[in-house]
This record gives sequence, C-alpha cells and structure tokens, in this order.
Amino acid sequence: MFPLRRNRRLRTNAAIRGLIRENSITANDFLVPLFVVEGKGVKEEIPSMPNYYRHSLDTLVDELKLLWSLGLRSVLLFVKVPDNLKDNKGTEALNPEGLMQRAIKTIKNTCPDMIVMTDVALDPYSSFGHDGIVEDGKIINDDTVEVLAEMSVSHAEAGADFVAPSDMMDGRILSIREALEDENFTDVGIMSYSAKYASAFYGPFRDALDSAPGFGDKKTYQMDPANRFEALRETEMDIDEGADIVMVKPGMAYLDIVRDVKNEFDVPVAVYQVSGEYAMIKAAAEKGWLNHDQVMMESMMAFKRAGADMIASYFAKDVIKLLS
Ligand SMILES: NCc1[nH]cc(CCC(=O)O)c1CC(=O)O
Ligand SMILES: [Mg+2]
Repeated sequence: MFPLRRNRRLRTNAAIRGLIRENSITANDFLVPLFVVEGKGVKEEIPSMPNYYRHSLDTLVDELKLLWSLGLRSVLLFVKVPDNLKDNKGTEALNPEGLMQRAIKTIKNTCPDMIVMTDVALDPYSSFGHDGIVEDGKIINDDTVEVLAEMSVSHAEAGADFVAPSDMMDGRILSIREALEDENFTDVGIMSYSAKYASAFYGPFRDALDSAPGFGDKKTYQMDPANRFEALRETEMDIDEGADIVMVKPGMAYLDIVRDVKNEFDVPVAVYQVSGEYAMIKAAAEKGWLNHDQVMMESMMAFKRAGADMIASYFAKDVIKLLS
C-alpha cells in the first residue's frame, strides 16, 4: 500500500484547514505602539514608516477611540522630545507635566480601560541619543538606573498601568520594582525588554523620535545578534528581579529566541515587530514585490507559532481591520 499516510487530506479545503489550525490572531494579541509629539492638530506621517504617524495629544484622542472600537486594548507609548529639552541626564523625563505624563493622562481620560504601557529609557530625552547617562564617552549603568526608577514612578503617578524599560541597563528591573513598591504602586506592572538586541532594524524608529545615537552605537548595552544563550540569562535575571512580562526584540529575525524564552520560562512573552520590519514589508509592498496583507498576516502567525503571547506591532490596526 502506498502511501501509508496522506497529509494533504487535512489541507483539502478551507474548512478542514481551519479545523486543524494551531494558531490564530485576535485583537487580544496586540500592543499598539504610539508616537506622541507636542503641538495641536498634528498627525504627521513618519517618512520611513508609511501610514504610521506622530500624533499631538488632541489627534491622539481620535486615534485611541479608533483603536478601542477595533477591540485593541493596550498601547505602548513613545514621545518625541524637542531638542531644547534634551540633556545628558534626561531631566525632562521626570517632569510631571512632561509630554509622556500628559499623554498618559489624556489616554486614561479618553479610554480609562485601555492598558497604558510606557517606554522607559533615556534616549528620546538624551542630548547624546543614548539610553543612559554619558560620561567620558561611556554609558554609566547605575546612575542611569536611578533615573529610570524615578521615571517609572513618574509614569505611575500619571496613571500608567505598566512601565516598559527598553534601555538594557543591568539591575534596572529590581530598582524600578523597589521604587514602585516604595511609592505604593504595587499594581503597576513591568514589561521588560529583556532580550533586546543591538539591531539595525530600529532605524525608522529613531527617525520617528529623532533619537539616533549622536556618537557610537548601542552595543555596550544592547545584545550581540550572534548570541542565543545570553538571551536566556538576561531574561532569567529580569524575571528574578520582578518583571511581569518579558520581551524579545526585534521579532522576525529573532523567532528562535522567542521560542527559547517561551520554553524556558512561565511568564508571558512579548515580541516586538520593530520599525525596520514594518518598513521592509511596506517598501516591498509599495514596489509590488510582495503582497502586503499576506506577508503581514504570515508574520503574525510566525510570532504566535514561535510562542509569543503578545505582539507589539505597527501593523496591529491593519491586522484587525483585515480580520473584521
Ligand atoms: N530605547 C528606545 C527604544 N524603544 C523601542 C525602540 C525600537 C522600536 C522600533 O524600532 O520599532 C527603541 C530604539 C532603540 O533602542 O534604539
Ligand atoms: Mg538585562
């Protein structure tokens, strides 16, 4: 008898393919990154991120209502800080009336049940465009961690549900957790960018926030793309220090790391499909070289298949619109 098994039987039509499908995508899967700028009536497209925008607080309100109506329930906030407010210590990051703090309040006033996660790192505030305080051309770990902890408390005071440290300083999760507990923000969570690689895929994001490093690169704090086991060490430490959710970043080129982290630990795992991944798909689709929607959905399935519990993606809205 030939053949003993015919695997194609389970692919015969859409109904049987649906029946045996192992992964699916819903609005619950997404964190929506949002870029916020000063001003009024601003909705400016980011040149290297087609169809993605920086919003001033007033237009952000409309965007939030749209996200909410689509069933999207959590946002990841980034702010673009004017040059004159940048310094080496990220002083503006602690301003209770700063753009981030106002953005958090605006969102909570518009959609009180939207989960607000805030990016915690110095780079948008840094005159050097680095994620930490610079001394003699070096990024100083422990002094930076102190600022990150204060910054986290400031975001919590403004109403953030989660802080999301994306800086890759050592020990920052513990310091942030302690600072939040000291101030009685026991319910404010931490989503740690635990395995964050020194990646060239962040290029368009740095355009969006005007936050590219002014000298050197981020290789003394972000991870070497050559390394796999180091991601597990980083993640384990962040969990021990109190991270509620851990993240792997970037996404598509790091699916092996997502799977490793998911297999090894029992906390929720997030993956970040970063700006460069978005830009690649958009650019190829614009040229007619790839089918935009199909490639987008395939990338989402890949994240789920790799074990991601949630996906931060600039495609979140497009995906949900396509599904509904
Ligand atoms: N620390 C800031 C930060 N938070 C998220 C990203 C990248 C996100 C993206 O590319 O979409 C970056 C840039 C960087 O580390 O240089
Ligand atoms: Mg670490």
